[in-house]
Amino acid sequence: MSGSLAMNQAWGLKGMFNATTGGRDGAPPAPHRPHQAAQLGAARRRCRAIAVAGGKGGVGKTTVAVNLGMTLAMTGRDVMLLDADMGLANVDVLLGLAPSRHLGHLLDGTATLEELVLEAPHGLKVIPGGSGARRLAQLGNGEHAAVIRAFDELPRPPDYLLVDTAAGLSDNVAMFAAAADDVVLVVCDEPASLTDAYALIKVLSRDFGVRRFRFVANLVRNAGEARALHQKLAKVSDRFLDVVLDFMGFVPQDERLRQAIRRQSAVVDLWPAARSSQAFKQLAGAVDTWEEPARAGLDRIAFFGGQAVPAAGW
Ligand SMILES: Nc1ncnc2c1ncn2[C@@H]1O[C@H](COP(=O)(O)OP(=O)(O)OP(=O)(O)O)[C@@H](O)[C@H]1O
Repeated sequence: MSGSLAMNQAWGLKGMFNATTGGRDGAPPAPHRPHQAAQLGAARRRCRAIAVAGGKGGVGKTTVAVNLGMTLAMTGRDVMLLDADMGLANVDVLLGLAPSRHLGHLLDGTATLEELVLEAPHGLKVIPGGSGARRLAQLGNGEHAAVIRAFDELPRPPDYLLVDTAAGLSDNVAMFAAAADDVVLVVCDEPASLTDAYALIKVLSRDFGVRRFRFVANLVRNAGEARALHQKLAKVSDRFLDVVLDFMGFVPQDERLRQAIRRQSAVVDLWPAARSSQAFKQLAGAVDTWEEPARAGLDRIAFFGGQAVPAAGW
């Protein structure tokens, strides 16, 4: 398998905000169509879990998770967003929600998953992390997979479960990434962001068996920066020969998005025509065409479960 970055041909100026689909293997993937499967009566036994990670803090992981999730919800998908950022769990604050219970109650067994769910606009369902997200630090091997499995076991599993993970590379991020079907890496055009993304890919692929990563380039100021950033990502990609790296698309730096955050809302809800909202629409379109996942993660987590993330060497 080559190490090049799977990309839209027209990724340049014209395609600056074009999301891309498919891996680098060439063959077009069979699209993932949750609702079609439901309509056909096919048994949907589980959700598609997408871990959103980023390495460096402040690159817009939570912003991407919230807006991508809400955009998918706006297109009729059943979406849950788990706030698993044990550093700074603030999805509820971002969306102006007021949780009385949070993830910690689930982990302690004092609340069921259903009891934690908060409704955000457009039917997006949020499982708040709150102070309970810190409890994630106590989870052991395999327990992250069990958290994801709890969503599979809901009477009606969502089409998509987005897991907003913490900044940095902790066992927690690694375990959620390994247990999920997909790993979305949010990056921006800063050396530390690219170095951290490189480190994440290295450790997650080497020690946790993650074989595919999907980049979202956030905070892009102009087409020139987009082009440069893509070239840098392609260079990162060249260094991983046995890992599939897809490029999902760009999200522009957008004042509207900042204003929405100040109003405790998602930009895609307040200003669907904003530049960033359009970008999230394209990203959501890409997600909906991903091929069916193998959920290797649940087995993989058992297989790689004995390993901790090495503190040195990345
Ligand atoms: N596309 C964008 N346009 C403008 N501002 C943005 C954009 N994306 C993110 N931001 C700004 O960056 C800030 C940090 O974003 P966010 O909280 O999503 O980052 P994060 O990676 O989740 O951070 P953490 O490291 O705390 O988990 C936001 O509050 C917002 O002001």
